[in-house]
Amino acid sequence: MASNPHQEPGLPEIETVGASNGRNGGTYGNGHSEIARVDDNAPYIAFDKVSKSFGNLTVLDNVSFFVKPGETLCILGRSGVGKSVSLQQIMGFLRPDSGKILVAGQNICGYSEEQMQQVRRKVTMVFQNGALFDSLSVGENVAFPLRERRELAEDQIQQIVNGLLDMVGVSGMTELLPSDLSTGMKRSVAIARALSAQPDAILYDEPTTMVDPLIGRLLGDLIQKLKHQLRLTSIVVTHDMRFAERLADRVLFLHQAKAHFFGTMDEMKASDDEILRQFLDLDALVLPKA
Ligand SMILES: Nc1ncnc2c1ncn2[C@@H]1O[C@H](COP(=O)(O)OP(=O)(O)OP(=O)(O)O)[C@@H](O)[C@H]1O
Repeated sequence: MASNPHQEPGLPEIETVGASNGRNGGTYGNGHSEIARVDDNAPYIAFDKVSKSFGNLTVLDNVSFFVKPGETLCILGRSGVGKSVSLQQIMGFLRPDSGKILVAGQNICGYSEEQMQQVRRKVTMVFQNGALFDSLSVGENVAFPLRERRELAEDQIQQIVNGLLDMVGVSGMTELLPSDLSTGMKRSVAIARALSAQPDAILYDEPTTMVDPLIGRLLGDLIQKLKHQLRLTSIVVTHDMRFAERLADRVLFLHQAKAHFFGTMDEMKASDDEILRQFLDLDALVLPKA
């Protein structure tokens, strides 16, 4: 086990004390007032000794980590180490075999599908392929979560959609279909759609995969902007160390089913742990510093 300065996420407190994202209503509408706003410093999402296997394959073994409100956690590790499985468990698409997953102070393990739908209003996920509805225009895709709520008039919806598309840098593309867009644009639209659900937290699965470095940089800028303007809590699964260096308040490095390292990027880079050094040195070889 590498040095793990933040191994203990203070779970007794976060089980009982609700956490909010500390936002002041975001750019529009209210936040999620049903979440107790007791301690803004408590983790918004936490894993407490989570284990997950598929048959004989142990993917996660007693993994603990947390992300605090408004912070960005980057999950790093080699292919197949359980990064996406971690995100899918937060969304309730997969269930842990043991341990606890806390979202806004609530242990969501054992939640019904109906309860998970409530969680998914607070925590949304941006998939690699964007998961946009192919037959709907860009504008209709972004409007979808707003229309589902049945609370807003059409002109309000259009105003929000235009504002969100502008925010993610694809304004003027409202009428296009997803098939008209590049991979980077699809991801930006997917982020706009995720935002229209007014989440507290967004989970990003490999946001820079299959996009060129410039688009990767723009997506990084966007995630930063959302963090600073909306105080969104984020978890970003990435292979891209430079991306993680720009974004991460904390890093989780998964290795052989364990939380091999959990701490700040500076602590990770200063570590003399052999496994971490191999990962960082290999990255430096693949992506030489400019
Ligand atoms: N639903 C599932 N059923 C069975 N095995 C699964 C399932 N989901 C994931 N796995 C396995 O769990 C392991 C971890 O998968 P995961 O997708 O989390 O890896 P990852 O770290 O995100 O990798 P990559 O960086 O390549 O995306 C893999 O061996 C994968 O085949």
